[in-house]
Amino acid sequence: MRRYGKNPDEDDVRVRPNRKGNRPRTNIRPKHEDAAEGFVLTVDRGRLHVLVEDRTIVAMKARELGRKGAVVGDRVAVVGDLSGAKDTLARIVRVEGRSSVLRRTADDDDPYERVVVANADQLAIVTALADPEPRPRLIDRCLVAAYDAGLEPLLVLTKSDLASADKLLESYGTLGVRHVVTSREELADGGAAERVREQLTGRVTAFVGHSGVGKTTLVNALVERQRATGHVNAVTGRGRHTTTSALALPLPDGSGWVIDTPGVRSFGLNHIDPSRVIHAFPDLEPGTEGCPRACSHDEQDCALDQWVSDGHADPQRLYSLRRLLATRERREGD
Ligand SMILES: Nc1nc2c(ncn2[C@@H]2O[C@H](COP(=O)(O)OP(=O)(O)OP(=O)(O)O)[C@@H](O)[C@H]2O)c(=O)[nH]1
Ligand SMILES: [Zn+2]
Repeated sequence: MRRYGKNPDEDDVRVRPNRKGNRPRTNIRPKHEDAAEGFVLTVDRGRLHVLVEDRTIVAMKARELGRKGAVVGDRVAVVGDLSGAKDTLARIVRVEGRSSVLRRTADDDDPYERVVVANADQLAIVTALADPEPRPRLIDRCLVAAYDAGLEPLLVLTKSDLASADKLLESYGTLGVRHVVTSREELADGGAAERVREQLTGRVTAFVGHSGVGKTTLVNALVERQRATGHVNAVTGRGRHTTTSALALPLPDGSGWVIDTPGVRSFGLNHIDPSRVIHAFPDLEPGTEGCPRACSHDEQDCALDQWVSDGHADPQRLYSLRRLLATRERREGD
């Protein structure tokens, strides 16, 4: 399974808590050599809930971190009281390099870009096939955010007992996005959780979806076993309903992480860089070499039209890319 260790490019060494205290003491020890490694599970009113070995501890950011914050999914170094006992508070002294960052602006009028989840490698976009009606533009915007962040998208289409998935899947066919379709019946017999879990093994998957699509129902089914043993309740017991943070939940048998994010009404895309989105289209990317500087890829001189008419890529792919890039402009109802 994927390791969540630090970025191999970082030169700081892996450190372990020196509990026995039998290491020689010198004055030239690197700073915070005794720090333990932790994994941020959730953030609640400035307090970070961090998994250290098999304990959940509550920590705050050390002042020396400055403005740099830790978010759910971050690998961090923690010092202080690591017992996890009630009312103890540890300190986060370092945030390790991130392999990915999922950002959003709360909406397009929001000038602040927020990192929502660190180190995820997959984005599960949960959409109901009916009740509420699917919002293709919102799906497209989530796809753009995934491509921008370098996360592999996964479409999870719920409530197939209410409406067929055919039409929606048709419009995502050329994008080659993986998908899972679930129904009420399969939720009840465990089939839904099983098929979604197959797509999550060994990965850190952030789940997004707007209110009412059945995301909570699905996430509960996925992590059922942990909830039943109370392991996760220790983390979620506090402030789950007041927090606006994401929440990391382990899949059974350590087979990956589900990161549940609060319901999205919109997915602001102010921060998106088209060149990072195009990176997810390796068949089109080389064709942009002939583009004018800062090409929007939807203009007269865009070299992609020629690239496609020369037969280097499927015109449907260019159409899909342009459709996605166009969702960056906000419209009523986004
Ligand atoms: N018919 C049908 N209903 C479903 C299905 N999955 C979930 N629901 C229902 O849809 C409603 C919303 O489900 P939730 O899991 O609360 O949805 P959510 O996306 O978490 O929404 P918020 O809690 O508002 O963020 C509930 O009444 C569920 O019972 C499904 O596959 N089919
Ligand atoms: Zn172009």
